[in-house]
Amino acid sequence: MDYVLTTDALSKHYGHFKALNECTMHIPKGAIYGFVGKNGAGKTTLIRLICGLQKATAGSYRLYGMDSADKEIAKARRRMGAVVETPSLYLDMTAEENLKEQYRILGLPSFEGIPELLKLVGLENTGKKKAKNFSLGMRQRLGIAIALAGDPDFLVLDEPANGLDPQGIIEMRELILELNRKRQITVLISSHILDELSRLATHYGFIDSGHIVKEISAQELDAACRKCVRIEVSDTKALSWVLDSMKVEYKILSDTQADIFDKINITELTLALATEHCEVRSIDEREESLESYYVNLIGGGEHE
Ligand SMILES: Nc1ncnc2c1ncn2[C@@H]1O[C@H](COP(=O)(O)OP(=O)(O)OP(=O)(O)O)[C@@H](O)[C@H]1O
Repeated sequence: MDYVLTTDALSKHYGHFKALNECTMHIPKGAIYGFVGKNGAGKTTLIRLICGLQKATAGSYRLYGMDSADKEIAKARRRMGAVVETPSLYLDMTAEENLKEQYRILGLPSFEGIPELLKLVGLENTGKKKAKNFSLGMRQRLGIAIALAGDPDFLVLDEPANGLDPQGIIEMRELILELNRKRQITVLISSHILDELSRLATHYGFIDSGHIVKEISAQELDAACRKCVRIEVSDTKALSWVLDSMKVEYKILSDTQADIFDKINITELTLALATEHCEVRSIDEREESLESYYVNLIGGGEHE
């Protein structure tokens, strides 16, 4: 697989405290990578390291195949745009002026791309309004426009939906999907809003105490979170026999419990089991959400 970013045992220590502890992650090209973890798990620290805002204590990363120790790493970073924590905007300037300023900083030869960029993030009609009078959602979108100024193909967003109202969240989601699908931009999003993330992410990395606990694709996660019916019976051997004859997919969990993955007619199943002298004790519909997957993986405790 082609990766935009891989980290290898990347660590950041503050004295004895390990904010990032041998963090190893892999972001495939074209992915929307959901970076999930509790408050203080190390998400922003990792983002700051890869953006070159802080130096790692140990470990390394590769960005577009270039090693972090390479003198030319800044060149690879030009292919990356980021909004870390709150977007840094000039509050006394309009959206257009903010973008012009960024174009100047990047040394871009003309302002030609600015109207298209403003349209892309839905700020084309903000005219003379200054950024200080923007809503939080508008500020976030302007932050993204600024991050997109150098035409990067990797976008890093630290909690982009934080504090947004439902409409702002929808607009942010649509923008991220458009950037990913239409412009083939790989996106790394750190987020606490698991339900929102599950509408976007193609891959997930779960981080806890500075360490990646699990990386999984959305497809694998869907399979792990499959909807099923959990059935408790007096004898799963008889259940197996009946389900086989009904050509139904299932998994035996114990002598008395099984998960059934296909849609089944409960009455038909109960009657068939009765003829095998097998008693049905309970039937439960289950669907593991991203949230319960996360809680099982990382444990409960304090998280938003
Ligand atoms: N300059 C610093 N000195 C000491 N500790 C720090 C410093 N910066 C961050 N930390 C600690 O490192 C840990 C990881 O912080 P980080 O901001 O990366 O977490 P996070 O996963 O982004 O959390 P959140 O979702 O709350 O932003 C936290 O416990 C934080 O207090």
